[in-house]
Amino acid sequence: MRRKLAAGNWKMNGSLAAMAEVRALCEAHPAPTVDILLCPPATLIWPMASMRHDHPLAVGAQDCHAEAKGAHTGDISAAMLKEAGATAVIVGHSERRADHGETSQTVAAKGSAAIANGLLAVVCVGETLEEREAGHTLDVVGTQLADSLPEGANADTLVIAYEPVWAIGTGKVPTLEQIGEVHGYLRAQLADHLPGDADGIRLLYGGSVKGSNAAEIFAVADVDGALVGGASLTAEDFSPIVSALQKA
Ligand SMILES: O=C(CO)COP(=O)(O)O
Repeated sequence: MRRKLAAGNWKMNGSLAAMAEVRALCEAHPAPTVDILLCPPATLIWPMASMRHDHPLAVGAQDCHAEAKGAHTGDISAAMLKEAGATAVIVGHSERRADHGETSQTVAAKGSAAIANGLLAVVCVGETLEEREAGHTLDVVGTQLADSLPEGANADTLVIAYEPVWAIGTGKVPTLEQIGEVHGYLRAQLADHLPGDADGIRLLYGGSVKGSNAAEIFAVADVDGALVGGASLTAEDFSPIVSALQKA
C-alpha cells in the first residue's frame, strides 16, 4: 500500500514570517494519516525543520548539486541540505530544466546524490503544451522518466511527480482521463525500469492543484498525492488539499 503524500513546493516564495503558516498547518493536522512535505527556499529549511518539533511534517529542498563539495558557487550539496534538516529534495522541476538548462542526465545525477545522502528524491517530469498538442505527451514523459531515474531508486527513495508544464501556475488542469493516462503509463514504465519497486513508488500530480479540485484528482487511479505550488504557501489553501488526500 502506497502511503499518500501531500507535497508543497514554495519555489522562490516565503520568509521567516511564513513559519506561522507552517505552525497553523501542523495545528490543523496534528496527527496526519498522509505524509506531508514542504519544500521551502533553502534559507528556510533549517527554520522550518526546527520549528515543527515532533510533528511528522517533512521538510525538503527544491534542488541539489550532484557533487558532494567543491568549486560550485551558489550551489548546495545533498549532504548540506540534510544537515540543514531536509529529508527530501525535488529534482528536475520544469522551471529548473527551463531556467537552468538541466537535462535529464543532470537530474539523474542530482537524484543519485540525493539518495546516496539519504534524501527522498522527488523527480519531476512533464510535457509542454506544444508537445501535448503534437500528441507526444507519453513519449516525452517516458523518455524523461527513463533518463532521469537516479541510482539507488526504489519505493523508499524515489517519488515521481507528473507536472504538465502548461498546467503549472496557469489554473489549467488536464482532464482526469489525461491525468489517469499519464500516471498509468508512468507506472507501467516504472515496472519496466524498476521491476519489484514500481508498485510501491508514489506518483504525484502537480499543476494548479487547489482545494476545489484536489478530491477529484486524488480519485484518479495511480495518483498518490500532489506536488502543489501556489496553494501550498498558506495553511488556509494547503490544509484542504491535505484533508482531501486523507479522505481519498
Ligand atoms: O510547479 C508546481 C509544483 O512544483 C505546481 O505549481 P502550481 O500548483 O502553482 O501550479
